[in-house]
Amino acid sequence: MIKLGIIGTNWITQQFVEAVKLSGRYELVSVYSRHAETAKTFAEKNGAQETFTDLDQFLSQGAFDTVYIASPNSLHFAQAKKAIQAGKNVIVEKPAFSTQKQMAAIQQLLDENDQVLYFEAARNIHTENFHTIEKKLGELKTVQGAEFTYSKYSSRYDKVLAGEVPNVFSPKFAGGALQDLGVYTVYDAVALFGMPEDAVYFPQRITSGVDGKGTAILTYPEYNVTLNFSKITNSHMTSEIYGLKDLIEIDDAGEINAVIYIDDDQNKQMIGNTINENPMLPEAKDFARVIEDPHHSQNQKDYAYWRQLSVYVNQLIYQLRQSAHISFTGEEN
Ligand SMILES: NC(=O)C1=CN([C@@H]2O[C@H](COP(=O)(O)OP(=O)(O)OC[C@H]3O[C@@H](n4cnc5c(N)ncnc54)[C@H](OP(=O)(O)O)[C@@H]3O)[C@@H](O)[C@H]2O)C=CC1
Ligand SMILES: O=C1CO[C@H](CO)[C@@H](O)[C@@H]1O
Repeated sequence: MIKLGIIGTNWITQQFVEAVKLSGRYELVSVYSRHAETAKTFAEKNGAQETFTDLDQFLSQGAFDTVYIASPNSLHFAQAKKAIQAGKNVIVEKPAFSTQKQMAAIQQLLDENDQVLYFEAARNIHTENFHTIEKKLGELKTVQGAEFTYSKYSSRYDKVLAGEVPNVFSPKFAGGALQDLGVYTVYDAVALFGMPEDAVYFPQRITSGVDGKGTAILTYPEYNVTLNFSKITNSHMTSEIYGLKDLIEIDDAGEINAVIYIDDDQNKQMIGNTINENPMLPEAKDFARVIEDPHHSQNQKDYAYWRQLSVYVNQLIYQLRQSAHISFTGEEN
Protein backbone atom coordinates (compact mmCIF):
# COMPACT_ATOMS: atom_id res chain seq x y z
CA MET A 1 0.00 0.00 0.00
CA ILE A 2 1.19 3.50 -0.85
CA LYS A 3 1.19 5.59 2.31
CA LEU A 4 -0.34 8.98 1.55
CA GLY A 5 -0.04 12.39 3.20
CA ILE A 6 -2.12 15.37 2.12
CA ILE A 7 -1.65 19.15 2.04
CA GLY A 8 -4.85 21.18 1.67
CA THR A 9 -8.22 20.05 3.02
CA ASN A 10 -10.72 21.48 0.55
CA TRP A 11 -13.27 19.41 -1.44
CA ILE A 12 -10.76 18.42 -4.10
CA THR A 13 -8.60 16.66 -1.51
CA GLN A 14 -11.69 14.84 -0.25
CA GLN A 15 -12.40 13.74 -3.83
CA PHE A 16 -8.81 12.58 -4.32
CA VAL A 17 -8.83 10.68 -1.03
CA GLU A 18 -12.04 8.94 -2.12
CA ALA A 19 -10.43 8.10 -5.49
CA VAL A 20 -7.33 6.60 -3.91
CA LYS A 21 -9.53 4.57 -1.56
CA LEU A 22 -11.53 3.26 -4.54
CA SER A 23 -8.26 2.29 -6.25
CA GLY A 24 -7.40 0.08 -3.26
CA ARG A 25 -3.73 0.97 -3.69
CA TYR A 26 -3.20 3.78 -1.15
CA GLU A 27 -3.75 4.27 2.55
CA LEU A 28 -4.29 7.81 3.87
CA VAL A 29 -1.90 8.13 6.80
CA SER A 30 -1.08 11.79 7.46
CA VAL A 31 -3.01 15.04 7.22
CA TYR A 32 -1.46 18.51 7.22
CA SER A 33 -3.58 21.59 7.74
CA ARG A 34 -2.81 25.05 9.06
CA HIS A 35 -5.49 24.44 11.66
CA ALA A 36 -5.44 21.55 14.16
CA GLU A 37 -9.22 21.24 14.21
CA THR A 38 -9.45 21.06 10.41
CA ALA A 39 -6.72 18.41 10.28
CA LYS A 40 -8.42 16.37 13.02
CA THR A 41 -11.83 16.51 11.34
CA PHE A 42 -10.40 15.50 7.95
CA ALA A 43 -8.31 12.71 9.50
CA GLU A 44 -11.23 11.29 11.50
CA LYS A 45 -13.56 11.37 8.52
CA ASN A 46 -11.05 9.55 6.31
CA GLY A 47 -9.32 7.25 8.77
CA ALA A 48 -5.87 8.90 8.85
CA GLN A 49 -3.70 8.10 11.84
CA GLU A 50 -1.76 11.35 12.31
CA THR A 51 -2.19 15.10 11.91
CA PHE A 52 0.22 18.03 11.71
CA THR A 53 -0.01 21.81 11.67
CA ASP A 54 3.71 22.32 11.05
CA LEU A 55 4.73 21.62 7.45
CA ASP A 56 8.34 20.77 8.29
CA GLN A 57 7.30 18.30 10.97
CA PHE A 58 4.70 16.80 8.63
CA LEU A 59 7.41 16.18 6.03
CA SER A 60 10.14 15.00 8.42
CA GLN A 61 8.03 12.92 10.85
CA GLY A 62 4.96 11.90 8.83
CA ALA A 63 4.74 8.13 8.22
CA PHE A 64 3.90 8.51 4.51
CA ASP A 65 5.89 8.08 1.31
CA THR A 66 3.76 10.12 -1.13
CA VAL A 67 2.21 13.55 -0.66
CA TYR A 68 -0.76 15.01 -2.54
CA ILE A 69 -0.53 18.81 -2.68
CA ALA A 70 -3.82 20.68 -3.25
CA SER A 71 -3.06 24.11 -1.87
CA PRO A 72 -3.47 27.47 -3.67
CA ASN A 73 -1.28 27.47 -6.80
CA SER A 74 1.36 29.90 -5.56
CA LEU A 75 2.22 27.57 -2.66
CA HIS A 76 2.83 24.45 -4.77
CA PHE A 77 6.48 25.27 -5.51
CA ALA A 78 7.74 25.77 -1.96
CA GLN A 79 5.74 22.80 -0.66
CA ALA A 80 6.80 20.45 -3.46
CA LYS A 81 10.43 21.52 -3.07
CA LYS A 82 10.42 20.70 0.64
CA ALA A 83 8.63 17.41 0.02
CA ILE A 84 11.17 16.28 -2.59
CA GLN A 85 14.00 17.27 -0.26
CA ALA A 86 12.34 15.15 2.43
CA GLY A 87 12.34 12.17 0.04
CA LYS A 88 8.56 12.07 -0.54
CA ASN A 89 6.96 11.30 -3.90
CA VAL A 90 4.94 14.33 -4.96
CA ILE A 91 1.51 14.46 -6.62
CA VAL A 92 0.85 18.16 -7.15
CA GLU A 93 -2.42 19.64 -8.39
CA LYS A 94 -2.56 21.47 -11.69
CA PRO A 95 -1.11 23.94 -12.53
CA ALA A 96 1.97 22.45 -10.86
CA PHE A 97 4.09 25.60 -10.84
CA SER A 98 3.62 29.19 -11.92
CA THR A 99 6.91 30.04 -13.62
CA GLN A 100 9.44 28.27 -15.81
CA LYS A 101 12.10 29.12 -13.23
CA GLN A 102 10.18 27.20 -10.58
CA MET A 103 9.69 24.23 -12.89
CA ALA A 104 13.39 24.19 -13.79
CA ALA A 105 14.35 24.21 -10.10
CA ILE A 106 12.00 21.29 -9.39
CA GLN A 107 13.33 19.31 -12.36
CA GLN A 108 16.89 19.83 -11.12
CA LEU A 109 15.89 18.71 -7.64
CA LEU A 110 14.25 15.60 -9.09
CA ASP A 111 17.43 14.80 -11.01
CA GLU A 112 19.40 15.09 -7.77
CA ASN A 113 16.86 12.93 -5.87
CA ASP A 114 16.20 10.26 -8.45
CA GLN A 115 14.35 7.94 -6.06
CA VAL A 116 11.60 10.57 -5.75
CA LEU A 117 8.71 10.55 -8.23
CA TYR A 118 6.81 13.64 -9.39
CA PHE A 119 3.33 13.78 -10.91
CA GLU A 120 1.16 16.73 -11.95
CA ALA A 121 -2.49 15.86 -11.28
CA ALA A 122 -3.91 16.71 -14.72
CA ARG A 123 -6.81 14.29 -14.50
CA ASN A 124 -8.16 14.72 -18.06
CA ILE A 125 -5.20 13.09 -19.83
CA HIS A 126 -5.47 9.96 -17.68
CA THR A 127 -9.06 9.13 -18.60
CA GLU A 128 -10.14 6.27 -20.84
CA ASN A 129 -11.95 8.79 -23.05
CA PHE A 130 -8.73 10.75 -23.57
CA HIS A 131 -6.98 7.56 -24.71
CA THR A 132 -9.89 6.98 -27.12
CA ILE A 133 -9.30 10.47 -28.56
CA GLU A 134 -5.56 9.79 -28.93
CA LYS A 135 -6.30 6.57 -30.80
CA LYS A 136 -8.93 8.12 -33.10
CA LEU A 137 -6.70 11.11 -33.86
CA GLY A 138 -3.99 8.66 -34.94
CA GLU A 139 -6.49 7.14 -37.40
CA LEU A 140 -7.54 10.42 -39.08
CA LYS A 141 -6.15 10.62 -42.62
CA THR A 142 -5.94 14.41 -42.45
CA VAL A 143 -5.56 16.59 -39.35
CA GLN A 144 -6.49 20.27 -39.48
CA GLY A 145 -6.29 21.51 -35.91
CA ALA A 146 -8.76 21.73 -33.08
CA GLU A 147 -10.81 23.88 -30.73
CA PHE A 148 -10.72 22.97 -27.05
CA THR A 149 -13.21 24.55 -24.66
CA TYR A 150 -13.62 24.33 -20.91
CA SER A 151 -15.86 26.96 -19.36
CA LYS A 152 -17.73 26.86 -16.10
CA TYR A 153 -19.12 29.76 -14.07
CA SER A 154 -17.35 29.71 -10.71
CA SER A 155 -19.45 30.34 -7.62
CA ARG A 156 -16.37 32.11 -6.31
CA TYR A 157 -16.87 34.76 -9.00
CA ASP A 158 -19.94 35.85 -7.03
CA LYS A 159 -17.46 36.85 -4.33
CA VAL A 160 -15.38 38.86 -6.81
CA LEU A 161 -18.53 40.70 -7.86
CA ALA A 162 -19.17 41.39 -4.18
CA GLY A 163 -15.72 42.98 -3.84
CA GLU A 164 -13.72 40.05 -2.41
CA VAL A 165 -10.73 38.27 -3.94
CA PRO A 166 -10.90 34.49 -3.47
CA ASN A 167 -7.61 32.63 -3.96
CA VAL A 168 -8.60 31.19 -7.33
CA PHE A 169 -9.01 34.72 -8.72
CA SER A 170 -6.09 36.27 -6.87
CA PRO A 171 -2.75 37.32 -8.40
CA LYS A 172 -1.27 36.65 -4.95
CA PHE A 173 -2.16 32.96 -5.28
CA ALA A 174 -1.40 32.61 -9.01
CA GLY A 175 -5.08 32.40 -9.92
CA GLY A 176 -7.09 33.10 -13.06
CA ALA A 177 -8.89 31.19 -15.78
CA LEU A 178 -5.79 30.09 -17.71
CA GLN A 179 -4.24 28.66 -14.56
CA ASP A 180 -7.40 27.04 -13.24
CA LEU A 181 -9.29 25.70 -16.29
CA GLY A 182 -7.16 26.69 -19.30
CA VAL A 183 -4.48 24.30 -18.06
CA TYR A 184 -6.69 21.35 -19.04
CA THR A 185 -7.04 22.62 -22.59
CA VAL A 186 -3.28 23.25 -22.77
CA TYR A 187 -2.75 19.64 -21.65
CA ASP A 188 -5.14 18.45 -24.40
CA ALA A 189 -3.31 20.48 -27.04
CA VAL A 190 0.22 19.52 -26.06
CA ALA A 191 -0.58 15.84 -25.45
CA LEU A 192 -2.38 15.52 -28.81
CA PHE A 193 -0.44 17.91 -31.06
CA GLY A 194 2.89 18.61 -29.34
CA MET A 195 4.36 22.03 -28.67
CA PRO A 196 3.21 24.81 -31.03
CA GLU A 197 5.53 27.09 -32.99
CA ASP A 198 3.90 30.14 -31.42
CA ALA A 199 1.21 30.89 -28.86
CA VAL A 200 -0.73 34.04 -27.96
CA TYR A 201 -3.35 34.62 -25.29
CA PHE A 202 -6.20 37.15 -25.46
CA PRO A 203 -7.61 37.42 -21.93
CA GLN A 204 -10.66 39.15 -20.51
CA ARG A 205 -9.47 40.59 -17.22
CA ILE A 206 -11.46 40.91 -14.02
CA THR A 207 -11.11 43.50 -11.26
CA SER A 208 -8.46 41.51 -9.35
CA GLY A 209 -6.11 41.83 -12.36
CA VAL A 210 -6.11 38.19 -13.47
CA ASP A 211 -8.04 36.68 -16.39
CA GLY A 212 -11.65 35.61 -15.88
CA LYS A 213 -11.87 34.13 -19.35
CA GLY A 214 -9.92 34.15 -22.56
CA THR A 215 -8.93 32.66 -25.90
CA ALA A 216 -5.49 31.32 -26.73
CA ILE A 217 -4.30 30.58 -30.25
CA LEU A 218 -1.57 28.00 -30.69
CA THR A 219 0.10 28.03 -34.09
CA TYR A 220 1.36 24.79 -35.65
CA PRO A 221 3.04 24.51 -39.07
CA GLU A 222 -0.14 23.41 -40.88
CA TYR A 223 -3.01 24.50 -38.62
CA ASN A 224 -4.04 26.32 -35.47
CA VAL A 225 -5.39 25.01 -32.19
CA THR A 226 -7.71 27.39 -30.36
CA LEU A 227 -8.34 27.20 -26.62
CA ASN A 228 -11.39 28.82 -24.98
CA PHE A 229 -11.88 28.80 -21.25
CA SER A 230 -13.81 30.78 -18.71
CA LYS A 231 -14.63 30.94 -15.03
CA ILE A 232 -16.98 33.89 -15.38
CA THR A 233 -19.45 32.50 -17.93
CA ASN A 234 -20.96 29.14 -18.68
CA SER A 235 -20.60 27.68 -22.15
CA HIS A 236 -22.05 24.66 -23.89
CA MET A 237 -19.69 24.96 -26.85
CA THR A 238 -18.22 21.55 -27.67
CA SER A 239 -14.60 20.85 -28.47
CA GLU A 240 -13.65 19.55 -31.92
CA ILE A 241 -10.65 18.01 -33.64
CA TYR A 242 -10.78 18.46 -37.40
CA GLY A 243 -9.99 15.93 -40.08
CA LEU A 244 -10.88 16.72 -43.73
CA LYS A 245 -14.61 16.06 -43.83
CA ASP A 246 -14.63 14.02 -40.64
CA LEU A 247 -14.06 15.23 -37.07
CA ILE A 248 -13.94 14.20 -33.44
CA GLU A 249 -16.38 16.01 -31.14
CA ILE A 250 -15.76 16.19 -27.39
CA ASP A 251 -18.40 17.46 -24.99
CA ASP A 252 -15.97 19.35 -22.77
CA ALA A 253 -12.17 19.48 -22.98
CA GLY A 254 -11.74 19.37 -19.21
CA GLU A 255 -14.24 16.71 -18.21
CA ILE A 256 -14.25 14.62 -21.44
CA ASN A 257 -17.46 12.76 -20.66
CA ALA A 258 -18.48 12.12 -24.28
CA VAL A 259 -16.45 11.56 -27.44
CA ILE A 260 -18.19 11.34 -30.82
CA TYR A 261 -16.67 10.52 -34.18
CA ILE A 262 -18.45 12.23 -37.09
CA ASP A 263 -17.52 10.57 -40.38
CA ASP A 264 -17.21 12.01 -43.90
CA ASP A 265 -20.97 11.69 -44.39
CA GLN A 266 -21.58 13.39 -41.04
CA ASN A 267 -22.88 10.22 -39.39
CA LYS A 268 -22.25 10.29 -35.65
CA GLN A 269 -20.76 7.42 -33.68
CA MET A 270 -20.34 7.58 -29.92
CA ILE A 271 -16.81 6.28 -29.27
CA GLY A 272 -16.35 7.43 -25.67
CA ASN A 273 -19.16 7.05 -23.19
CA THR A 274 -19.79 8.94 -20.01
CA ILE A 275 -18.08 7.04 -17.26
CA ASN A 276 -19.89 7.52 -14.02
CA GLU A 277 -16.92 7.29 -11.68
CA ASN A 278 -14.83 9.50 -9.46
CA PRO A 279 -13.02 11.67 -12.07
CA MET A 280 -9.73 11.36 -10.18
CA LEU A 281 -9.70 7.55 -10.17
CA PRO A 282 -7.85 7.07 -13.50
CA GLU A 283 -4.97 9.35 -12.47
CA ALA A 284 -4.84 7.78 -8.99
CA LYS A 285 -4.48 4.34 -10.62
CA ASP A 286 -1.85 5.56 -13.11
CA PHE A 287 0.27 7.16 -10.38
CA ALA A 288 -0.06 4.07 -8.16
CA ARG A 289 1.14 1.82 -10.98
CA VAL A 290 4.35 3.85 -11.32
CA ILE A 291 4.94 4.32 -7.59
CA GLU A 292 4.50 0.60 -6.96
CA ASP A 293 6.82 -0.51 -9.76
CA PRO A 294 8.91 2.41 -11.02
CA HIS A 295 11.44 0.20 -12.83
CA HIS A 296 8.90 -1.62 -15.01
CA SER A 297 9.67 -0.56 -18.58
CA GLN A 298 6.14 0.65 -19.44
CA ASN A 299 5.95 2.57 -16.15
CA GLN A 300 9.33 4.19 -16.79
CA LYS A 301 8.13 5.21 -20.24
CA ASP A 302 4.82 6.64 -18.97
CA TYR A 303 6.51 8.44 -16.10
CA ALA A 304 9.08 10.08 -18.39
CA TYR A 305 6.26 11.11 -20.75
CA TRP A 306 4.08 12.67 -18.01
CA ARG A 307 7.05 14.46 -16.48
CA GLN A 308 8.07 15.94 -19.84
CA LEU A 309 4.45 16.86 -20.59
CA SER A 310 4.24 18.72 -17.28
CA VAL A 311 7.36 20.71 -18.21
CA TYR A 312 5.97 21.55 -21.66
CA VAL A 313 2.57 22.59 -20.29
CA ASN A 314 4.24 24.81 -17.70
CA GLN A 315 6.36 26.39 -20.46
CA LEU A 316 3.35 27.02 -22.69
CA ILE A 317 1.13 28.44 -19.94
CA TYR A 318 3.96 30.75 -18.92
CA GLN A 319 4.42 31.86 -22.53
CA LEU A 320 0.68 32.51 -22.90
CA ARG A 321 0.60 34.48 -19.66
CA GLN A 322 3.61 36.57 -20.75
CA SER A 323 1.96 37.27 -24.11
CA ALA A 324 -0.99 38.78 -22.21
CA HIS A 325 1.14 40.61 -19.61
CA ILE A 326 -0.52 38.84 -16.69
CA SER A 327 1.78 38.80 -13.69
CA PHE A 328 1.44 37.33 -10.21
CA THR A 329 2.41 38.94 -6.94
CA GLY A 330 6.11 38.34 -6.15
CA GLU A 331 6.59 35.89 -8.97
CA GLU A 332 10.17 36.99 -9.53
CA ASN A 333 11.15 35.39 -6.19
N1 LIG B 1 -8.22 18.39 -10.17
C1 LIG B 1 -9.30 19.10 -9.97
O1 LIG B 1 -10.38 18.77 -10.44
C2 LIG B 1 -9.22 20.31 -9.11
C3 LIG B 1 -8.01 20.83 -8.80
N2 LIG B 1 -7.90 21.91 -7.99
C4 LIG B 1 -6.56 22.42 -7.67
O2 LIG B 1 -6.35 22.20 -6.27
C5 LIG B 1 -5.63 23.27 -5.72
C6 LIG B 1 -6.41 23.86 -4.57
O3 LIG B 1 -7.53 24.51 -5.08
P1 LIG B 1 -8.68 25.06 -4.10
O4 LIG B 1 -9.13 23.97 -3.22
O5 LIG B 1 -9.62 25.80 -4.92
O6 LIG B 1 -7.81 26.09 -3.23
P2 LIG B 1 -8.15 26.83 -1.88
O7 LIG B 1 -7.77 28.23 -2.01
O8 LIG B 1 -9.52 26.52 -1.45
O9 LIG B 1 -7.12 26.15 -0.86
C7 LIG B 1 -6.99 24.76 -0.73
C8 LIG B 1 -6.46 24.41 0.65
O10 LIG B 1 -5.20 25.04 0.88
C9 LIG B 1 -5.13 25.59 2.17
N3 LIG B 1 -5.02 27.04 2.06
C10 LIG B 1 -5.97 27.93 1.66
N4 LIG B 1 -5.53 29.18 1.73
C11 LIG B 1 -4.26 29.10 2.17
C12 LIG B 1 -3.28 30.07 2.46
N5 LIG B 1 -3.52 31.37 2.31
N6 LIG B 1 -2.09 29.64 2.92
C13 LIG B 1 -1.85 28.32 3.11
N7 LIG B 1 -2.74 27.35 2.85
C14 LIG B 1 -3.94 27.74 2.38
C15 LIG B 1 -6.43 25.21 2.88
O11 LIG B 1 -6.19 24.05 3.68
P3 LIG B 1 -6.00 24.18 5.26
O12 LIG B 1 -6.97 25.23 5.72
O13 LIG B 1 -6.33 22.84 5.75
O14 LIG B 1 -4.57 24.56 5.50
C16 LIG B 1 -7.38 24.88 1.77
O15 LIG B 1 -8.28 23.85 2.07
C17 LIG B 1 -5.35 24.24 -6.85
O16 LIG B 1 -4.07 24.02 -7.35
C18 LIG B 1 -6.40 23.90 -7.90
O17 LIG B 1 -5.98 24.19 -9.20
C19 LIG B 1 -9.00 22.49 -7.43
C20 LIG B 1 -10.26 22.01 -7.70
C21 LIG B 1 -10.47 20.90 -8.62
O1 LIG C 1 -9.69 21.90 -11.80
C1 LIG C 1 -10.74 22.40 -11.48
C2 LIG C 1 -12.01 21.89 -12.03
O2 LIG C 1 -13.18 22.55 -11.65
C3 LIG C 1 -13.16 23.39 -10.52
C4 LIG C 1 -14.43 24.12 -10.32
O3 LIG C 1 -15.54 23.34 -10.53
C5 LIG C 1 -11.96 24.29 -10.60
O4 LIG C 1 -11.97 25.38 -9.71
C6 LIG C 1 -10.78 23.44 -10.46
O5 LIG C 1 -9.57 24.05 -10.23
